[in-house]
Amino acid sequence: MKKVLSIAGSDCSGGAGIQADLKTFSAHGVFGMTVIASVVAENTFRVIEYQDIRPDIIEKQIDAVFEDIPPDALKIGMLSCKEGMLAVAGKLREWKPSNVVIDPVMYAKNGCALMDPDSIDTLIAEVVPLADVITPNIPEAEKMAGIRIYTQKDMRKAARIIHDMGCRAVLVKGGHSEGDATDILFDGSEFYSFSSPRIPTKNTHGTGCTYSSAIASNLALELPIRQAVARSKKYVTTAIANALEIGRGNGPTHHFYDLFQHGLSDVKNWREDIT
Ligand SMILES: Nc1ncnc2c1ncn2[C@@H]1O[C@H](COP(=O)(O)OP(=O)(O)OP(=O)(O)O)[C@@H](O)[C@H]1O
Ligand SMILES: Cc1ncc(COP(=O)(O)O)c(N)n1
Repeated sequence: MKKVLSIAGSDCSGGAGIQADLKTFSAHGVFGMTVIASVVAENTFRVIEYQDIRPDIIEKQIDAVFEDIPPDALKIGMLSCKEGMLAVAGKLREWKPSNVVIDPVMYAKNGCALMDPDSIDTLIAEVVPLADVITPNIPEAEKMAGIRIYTQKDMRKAARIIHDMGCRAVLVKGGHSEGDATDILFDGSEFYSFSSPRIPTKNTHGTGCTYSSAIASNLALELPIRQAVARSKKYVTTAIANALEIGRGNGPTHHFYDLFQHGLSDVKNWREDIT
């Protein structure tokens, strides 16, 4: 069985963070492991507070996983501060994992900050170069690239700027735009776009976590990056189409164990374009 690790924050309400990651791993039939970097008191409509795990405890969790069950892929989610970023980056340089997916989480869906804005330089210098795929949403891509994004042309421009920071591929997600939900992948030479019709729902808590965990699972299952993103886009679209009306805010995506048998054919007008 393939093994996949999530290094991220815990969402006690179960829709995002480590909890969404484990549900996604199970749905993909891979063995999920976790390194908790922060404990977040949050729900579908607000973040109350978070406490970061001490950097040496983050490092020891990473050692515990790697010395015993080396993962076939890993994803990094919420790292709120410089100290946590440096701890993770140092350990990854030591253990040299393959198939690293980084979701540079900066805000929760409800707008609450999950990353100290002063850490962005550390994110760019220390964490981004470790990524085989980095998956910023539009506001995150704007912050990292230092440009405003209004069009798909701007998404491509941001992808190029972020690629120059030293990662292998960049996936700028279009969940925060209007019209179709179109994501742009740049692998350093070609752009690929992955698009689905926008689903009219407020229940999108955990979409980014679900997507990056699906990509890590599919890389662990030995798909090349482009195919891993294509299969993961179908997974996240179906998980949004079936999102749960739970809680007072943005309800969570839904993970089916039999999604691949029964769910994916429900995604109408699926498109993948090479541009
Ligand atoms: N309403 C929607 N309908 C269809 N697809 C969507 C919708 N909202 C987001 N997506 C898709 O979900 C995926 C996650 O994108 P999004 O931009 O929402 O990530 P995110 O903001 O990082 O998520 P999160 O806030 O959970 O971290 C992308 O493939 C995006 O295109
Ligand atoms: C621990 C943790 N990690 C990531 C997110 C982002 O997900 P979303 O923007 O969907 O709330 C979150 N809310 N909580």
